[in-house]
Amino acid sequence: MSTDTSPGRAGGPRPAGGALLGCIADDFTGATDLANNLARAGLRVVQTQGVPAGPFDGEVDAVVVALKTRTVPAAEAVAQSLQALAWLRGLGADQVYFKYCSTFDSTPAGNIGPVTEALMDALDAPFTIACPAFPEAGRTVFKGYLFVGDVLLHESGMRNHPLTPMTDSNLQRVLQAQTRRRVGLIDYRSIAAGAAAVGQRIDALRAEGIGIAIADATSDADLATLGAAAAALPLVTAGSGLAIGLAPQRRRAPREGAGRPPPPQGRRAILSGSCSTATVGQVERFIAGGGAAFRIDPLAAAIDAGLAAQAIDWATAHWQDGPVLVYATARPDEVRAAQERLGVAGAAEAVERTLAAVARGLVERGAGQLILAGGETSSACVLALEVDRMRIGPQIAPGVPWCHANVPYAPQGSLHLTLKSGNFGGPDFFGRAFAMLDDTTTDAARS
Ligand SMILES: Nc1ncnc2c1ncn2[C@@H]1O[C@H](COP(=O)(O)OP(=O)(O)O)[C@@H](O)[C@H]1O
Ligand SMILES: O=C(O)[C@@H](O)C(=O)COP(=O)(O)O
Repeated sequence: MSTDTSPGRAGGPRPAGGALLGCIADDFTGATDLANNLARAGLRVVQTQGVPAGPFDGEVDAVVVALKTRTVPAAEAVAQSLQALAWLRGLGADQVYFKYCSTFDSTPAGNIGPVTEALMDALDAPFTIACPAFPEAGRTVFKGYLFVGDVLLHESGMRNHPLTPMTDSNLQRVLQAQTRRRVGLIDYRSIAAGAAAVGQRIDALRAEGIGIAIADATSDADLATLGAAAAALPLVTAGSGLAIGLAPQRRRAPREGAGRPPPPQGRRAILSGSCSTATVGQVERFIAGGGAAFRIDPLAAAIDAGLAAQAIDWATAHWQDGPVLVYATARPDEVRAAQERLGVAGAAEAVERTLAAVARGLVERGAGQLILAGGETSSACVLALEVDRMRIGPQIAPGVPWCHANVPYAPQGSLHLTLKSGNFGGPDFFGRAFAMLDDTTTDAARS
């Protein structure tokens, strides 16, 4: 799969075939997740970290702007999203895709509701859909209830999320608490009856004064129906799954084959601040397998400005033997203990600041292959790395691609990195991810 991120002439990316899908993602892992699904569905995608300062160019069908707005105050999330929207419209976006988490990560204060509302106002869009379903990754919506794997959202590990604990699986209720617009439902019966029936349902909901409708989807076929019905909406809001159904509606050029990432260079490191169930398992597996690991204690991170330097020295002393892991990942009781001492935001800030400094230090010292685990964590690290654009490479697991970025200050000038969402990837994700890069080298040597 390929995405074009080539910097170049003034004037911005040129929409292929005259239509541009403008995407705004509320965190960085979510952005690569969306870019990955759009690219797999055959669209040419550019991903930028925030609104770029300078011009760039490329034949593209979609631009994904990655923001770190999931847990900031709602007013700030709205302001940043509107700035991204203005930039995307300036590029010629004819449809906007607001990407949030497939587990609908938010609180009664936002930010899914306030950002959706602000985008609707700015686009003069009377109606939009909300659908976090991503069946390939186990996220399905039925009768407006979100399932994670075989359990309801509030029974999944998300109930213990450090920043956005999800304790209600009824998305109509969750979203209604965050917005003044009335929230309705497009349920599985309309979806099963096809795109025309969904269109009729949308008309009926609008006539009732509904502004936003949660949409059921339990399969990629449902997403295809929804994508067809939503093709003419100026705004859609969703997890990355809807891209699977929407992209075929927008594809103008023939599908491109998967691009091979350049051969990997530099040392291997994993930085993990995710405390989600899947990441906890991945970290435990890595350590149990004898992997070298350095734990960041949030309490130490909050008071010891030298902790990042200590972790960097430790990592560079160990990485000749294999990938090194620097992690704050912890089980819910440990997270709660840290939060009781530092506050929720205080613990998060201490960990994110430290891991971001470690990321920067390791790349400056020769890390060329980096796994970042956790949405907030990845966002903080990528900002510290000053990576402004990424090419999306092959998929490691659903929702998680390898990416490649130019990094002028890195000894090898560029970096392979993957931004792993907390609950994505199998237990051996770390080993599998690096093995894929080894395969790239082997393939390149063969050809
Ligand atoms: N041991 C810990 N105690 C408290 N908070 C932590 C701990 N480790 C990580 N965190 C914070 O928890 C949050 C995890 O969020 P994130 O990185 O988005 O992971 P995920 O993708 O799993 O949601 C981050 O803000 C991180 O700094
Ligand atoms: O939609 C998803 O699940 C992901 O793209 C995502 O946004 C996950 O967020 P984190 O779990 O915070 O990494």
